[in-house]
Amino acid sequence: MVDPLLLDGEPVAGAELLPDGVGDLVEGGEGAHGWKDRRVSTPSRDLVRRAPKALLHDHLDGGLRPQTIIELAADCGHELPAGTEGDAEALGRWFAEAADSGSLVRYLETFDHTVAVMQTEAALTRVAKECVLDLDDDGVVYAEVRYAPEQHVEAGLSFDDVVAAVQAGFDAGVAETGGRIVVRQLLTAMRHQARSREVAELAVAWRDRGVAGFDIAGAEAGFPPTRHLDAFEYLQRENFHFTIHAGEAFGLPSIWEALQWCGADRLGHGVRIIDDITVGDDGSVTLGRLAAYVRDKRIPLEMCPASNVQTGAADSIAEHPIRLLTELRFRVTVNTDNRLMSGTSMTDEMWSLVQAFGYRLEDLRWFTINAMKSSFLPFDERLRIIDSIIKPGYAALGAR
Ligand SMILES: O=c1[nH]cnc2c1ncn2[C@H]1C[C@H](O)[C@@H](CO)O1
Ligand SMILES: [Zn+2]
Repeated sequence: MVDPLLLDGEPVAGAELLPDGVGDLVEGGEGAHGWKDRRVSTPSRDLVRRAPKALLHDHLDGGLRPQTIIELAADCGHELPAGTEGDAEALGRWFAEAADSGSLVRYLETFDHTVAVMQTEAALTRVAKECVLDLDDDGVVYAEVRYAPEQHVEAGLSFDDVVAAVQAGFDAGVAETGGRIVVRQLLTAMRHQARSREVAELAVAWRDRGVAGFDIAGAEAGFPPTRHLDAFEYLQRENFHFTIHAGEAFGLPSIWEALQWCGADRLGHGVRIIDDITVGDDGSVTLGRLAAYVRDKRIPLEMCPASNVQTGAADSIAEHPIRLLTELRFRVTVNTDNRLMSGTSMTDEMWSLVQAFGYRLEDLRWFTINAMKSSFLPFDERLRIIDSIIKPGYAALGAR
């Protein structure tokens, strides 16, 4: 039988599973998607942590443990911000506060301190391994983790050395979990630099050794994705996958270029697609041409709510466009972006949505299956994780 959750029409969480009228005997409310559910309450934070989660947008250099930064900084002689020396808690707070500026450009300045301590093979391998262990501990079963190789060659490593060192860390981390988590690399090119073609070729060269895709990141305004058209055209000729940070600090033109000029498979953030959606006083919703295209084509949105609030792309979680986009059944996924800078985790991101919007376990499963469907893994591997890990995992926690 065809599984309704895998159809491209993407029935809303629980829609088939609990028709109106079922479960009327127990108190409850209306689910996040408007479906009636009178038996399931919102999950606790612990339940959210135990639920299987899939993560498509997480930066390796945005997720270091503060204590690791302190140790690596001591090894390489990097000076950390005044007042944080030797104090992991203070350093963690410094990142969260410095990143909480309301500006993407200032947010990105905090990466100077993480990138600086990730310039040797040993440091990259350690950070990559700890990343896997932290994600596993957070209940993540599938992750695509990105970073920009061009930022890790200051001490003389080659691009290949960098990718190999990160892969060694991922392999070691996965082995330590007993294979409970699947992790792939995405290689990022910095949009203000001019190395995207090289990085794209690097990603393709590593496609069967742990690299699943390509990305561009960095300050968005003034650096449109079409600057890197050569890299994207190369990737398309290679039948490779890529996502583009777009529609975060800049609006619709950036999203339009990413999709219609560059051919992105997914949008990093894409939150400003909301600018092409009009909600009338009577609650009626009108999609502009671009928003309709994004929804019709099931373009995955890698949404990162906490990061968006920090960079000013959204005013608060409660006002985050993820709510409307979810109601309108865009292909929404939930992500961390930078766990260190946002002091967040997949559990925290999902938990904040549960608190703000009353989402249920079924909604979290919907986000998770959306993410798995949108991953850059081969189709059969995506299906295996959905069928043998995500669905049974949610069922075991009581989702229907
Ligand atoms: O949310 C983001 N938007 C644009 N660029 C970002 C974001 N988060 C991290 N980056 C940058 C800073 C990192 O050094 C780089 C590679 O991971 O990507
Ligand atoms: Zn990002």
